[in-house]
Amino acid sequence: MAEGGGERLSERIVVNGAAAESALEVDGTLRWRSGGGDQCLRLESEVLGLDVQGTRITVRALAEAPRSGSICAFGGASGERRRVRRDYSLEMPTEAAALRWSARLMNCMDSLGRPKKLFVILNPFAGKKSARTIFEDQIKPILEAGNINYTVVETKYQNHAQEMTKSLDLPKYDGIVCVSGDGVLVEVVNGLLKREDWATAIKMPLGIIPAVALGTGNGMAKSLLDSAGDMYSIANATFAVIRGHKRALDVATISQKEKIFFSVLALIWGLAADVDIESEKYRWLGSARLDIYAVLRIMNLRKYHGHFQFIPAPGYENHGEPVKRVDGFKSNYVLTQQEQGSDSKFKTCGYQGPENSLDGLEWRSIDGPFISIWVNNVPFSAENYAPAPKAKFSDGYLDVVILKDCPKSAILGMMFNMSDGSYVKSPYIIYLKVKALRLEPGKRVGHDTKGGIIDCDGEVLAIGDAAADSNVQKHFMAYGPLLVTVDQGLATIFTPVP
Ligand SMILES: Nc1ncnc2c1ncn2[C@@H]1O[C@H](COP(=O)(O)OP(=O)(O)OP(=O)(O)O)[C@@H](O)[C@H]1O
Repeated sequence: MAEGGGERLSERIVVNGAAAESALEVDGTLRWRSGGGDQCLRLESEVLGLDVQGTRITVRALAEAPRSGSICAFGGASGERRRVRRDYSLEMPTEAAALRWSARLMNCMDSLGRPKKLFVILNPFAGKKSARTIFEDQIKPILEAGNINYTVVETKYQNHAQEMTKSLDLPKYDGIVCVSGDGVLVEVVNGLLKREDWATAIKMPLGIIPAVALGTGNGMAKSLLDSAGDMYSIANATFAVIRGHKRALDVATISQKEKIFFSVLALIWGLAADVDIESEKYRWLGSARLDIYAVLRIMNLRKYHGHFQFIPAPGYENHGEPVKRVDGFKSNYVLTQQEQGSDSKFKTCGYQGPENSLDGLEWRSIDGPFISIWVNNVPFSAENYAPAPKAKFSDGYLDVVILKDCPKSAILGMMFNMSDGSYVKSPYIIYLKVKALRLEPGKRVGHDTKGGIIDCDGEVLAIGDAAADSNVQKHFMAYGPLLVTVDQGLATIFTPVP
């Protein structure tokens, strides 16, 4: 809470041209009564910054707009908080009064601990290549109204954000903000965790501002905004960064032999991955591409052989069958001396996965064929998709949604209940919270050569259909067993607050 000290101040002043009885509370809340009735501006949750010139104080705000009762496009729920950019001009009776009020407002602002200097990574190709325009027209004016000092750098190629983050002089900044889809945020997390000083680096607050208002990606921005009752908007996401509230965020480590990848959103295999990746060629359809391609895929439904093993969270111990041990996997993958010493390509530094051992914990298993397995760290995967409505940002568990046998008509029905996550009530859905999991993806049922796609945080991690994929060598992992563990609250992210 803001704290300006002293007594409540009151004056008869002129607010936006109208005479008003006004008061400035100790916490910086501004109240005034004029012809329009009683009004109020809360410094902590609505004010970006201020200017003082003589007897005039200009308060730059993102004021809360009345909550609409209507349903917004893409499931934007009624009653979500909207904000509008407005300036309030306070004409004080004397310069002494202006000094008293501005000192109070400044003290309150300083006590909020907001970030002062941000490193902004902008993906010019995000969404419909509109990130640059969105930054100039919508984000920059808010950052400047908030007196935020920032350095903005555009990504030039894939993994550029990861490279920049690996060598960034972190103490110079109070946060790293991605103006992008989810992909750049994931690169930043991977970059921080590959540094030698990863343990302190990963505590750097991260921000995500969607580069498109109605995009297909941006599950993290939607999850954060939704958790606070905020409407999914660029203004709200930008203000969440400026206000400087933070929350801890679980990080999942996906390991396969010597390879590790860090995820903060979701790992998917089967129907959802096929839809996400194969529909890329229909990007010109905008966000409708997912729904349209999903219908095509459901009508021509694929199933995959495979095995899924997991350590259940408390309360989920009754799912699946018990397994004695997990062969071929170290429960906590750490490179052995021999691997590190004998082959330089395995030489690595940085975070190697959670330290808490899984030894002795009971593994359970569910065997395929599967239609889809969806492992989630946060509730939303996109603005209008909530695959894991029970997911929490830092509970130390991953929410897994498994679909095995299911009539096509029931899957189509679930699509209508994706935006609020109520599809998980379907009797065909297995919903689990797990501490760790092992996925062994197999071939497509009825096809000896074709496998599926392992999609992690929107990118292809592995693909099991060599004939159809000329890039198969380029994928980071092989289409084979993966171990996924989770480190509770390892990362820190700027978040809106209710
Ligand atoms: N300048 C660039 N050129 C090519 N690829 C890039 C560039 N900048 C970032 N990328 C890559 O593009 C991928 C997608 O980035 P991002 O999520 O920001 O965009 P997006 O268009 O919103 O994607 P999606 O809708 O799939 O989430 C990331 O994995 C990133 O590595």
